[in-house]
Amino acid sequence: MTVDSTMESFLRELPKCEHHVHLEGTLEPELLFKLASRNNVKLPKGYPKTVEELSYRYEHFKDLQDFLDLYYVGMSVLQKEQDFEDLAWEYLNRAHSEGLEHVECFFDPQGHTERGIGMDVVIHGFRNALTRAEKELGISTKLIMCLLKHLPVANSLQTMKDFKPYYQKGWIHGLGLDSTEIGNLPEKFTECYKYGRENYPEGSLYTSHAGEEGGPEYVEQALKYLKVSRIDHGIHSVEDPVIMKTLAERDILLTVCPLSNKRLQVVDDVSEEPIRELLESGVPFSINSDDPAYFGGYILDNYLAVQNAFNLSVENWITIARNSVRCSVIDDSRKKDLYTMIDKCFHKYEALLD
Ligand SMILES: Nc1ncnc2[nH]cnc12
Ligand SMILES: [Zn+2]
Repeated sequence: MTVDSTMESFLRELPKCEHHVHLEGTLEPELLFKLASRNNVKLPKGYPKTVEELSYRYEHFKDLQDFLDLYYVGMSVLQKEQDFEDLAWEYLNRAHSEGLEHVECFFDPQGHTERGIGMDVVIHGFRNALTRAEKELGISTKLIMCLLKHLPVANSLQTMKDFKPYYQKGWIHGLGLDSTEIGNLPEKFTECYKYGRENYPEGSLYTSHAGEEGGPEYVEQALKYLKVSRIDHGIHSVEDPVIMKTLAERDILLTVCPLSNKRLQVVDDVSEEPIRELLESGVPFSINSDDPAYFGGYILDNYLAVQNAFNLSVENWITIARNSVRCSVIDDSRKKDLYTMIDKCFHKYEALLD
């Protein structure tokens, strides 16, 4: 099945919220090599040497760890404030052309501070791009800091203390947890989330990657120990009816990333994503790009891949779009505006796509 051109226009125009995109994962091979040369960064022996070689490598990940190994090396080309700004601006511009209206984006502070980059360099660079996108593109934006699961908890706790001033200034709006899942159960980070609740501003978002490669027990632990109000990925929740019931009752959003799951061999095909199960059980979810430069598609490509696999109705898509707005960290007046935009899109396309 392929998506027909009217459906494609509808999906392009549908106002979108992205809740799961790592800014470091938007580093396209072209920009990576450009920054490496601009900053005189010598990439390690064995690292692909050309855009073509790197793009080829991106198409052949064995699993999450295979991707992460390349991802952490890739981000070493980010050195100056301008580099972080250029990276985020390229993503925002591109996603805006695909109907992005609101984004809650991740960054990995330890991936930069561990190699000696100052916190201000990272935050100011990203913030410049985000505030510019708000002004020039009309996108609303939030920044979420992720802790790396593979590093010691003490390192994460220190990072949380170091970044507290940026939360207090209202420059960072939430806490997430990413990197290697298997072997790093969420319980390990209980103390970090407790620190956040006691020290970060009220209203901050708490989320965690869980149930990507790991089973439903990872999701269960994230809910129990980290008390998150959102789960990143979470597709393995469908294996446990009790967890599915909890997610629906508590209105916990799953930020699903179809092309990422395919590239990392979590699923063989997008048709294996639990889209119908989620719709039928009332578990809210959004569709996201994760690391679009690495996984072969930005937000619209992910919407199209889902449509291609599931042939959803316009009503299904309106449900997805409205849930994405409802579960976003934005005030009621912005939500109202986005609902109005979604309604308009629905009325434009409902007869055309009957
Ligand atoms: N898909 C993913 N899973 C875990 N950590 C990540 N960091 C960047 N992308 C990630
Ligand atoms: Zn992710």
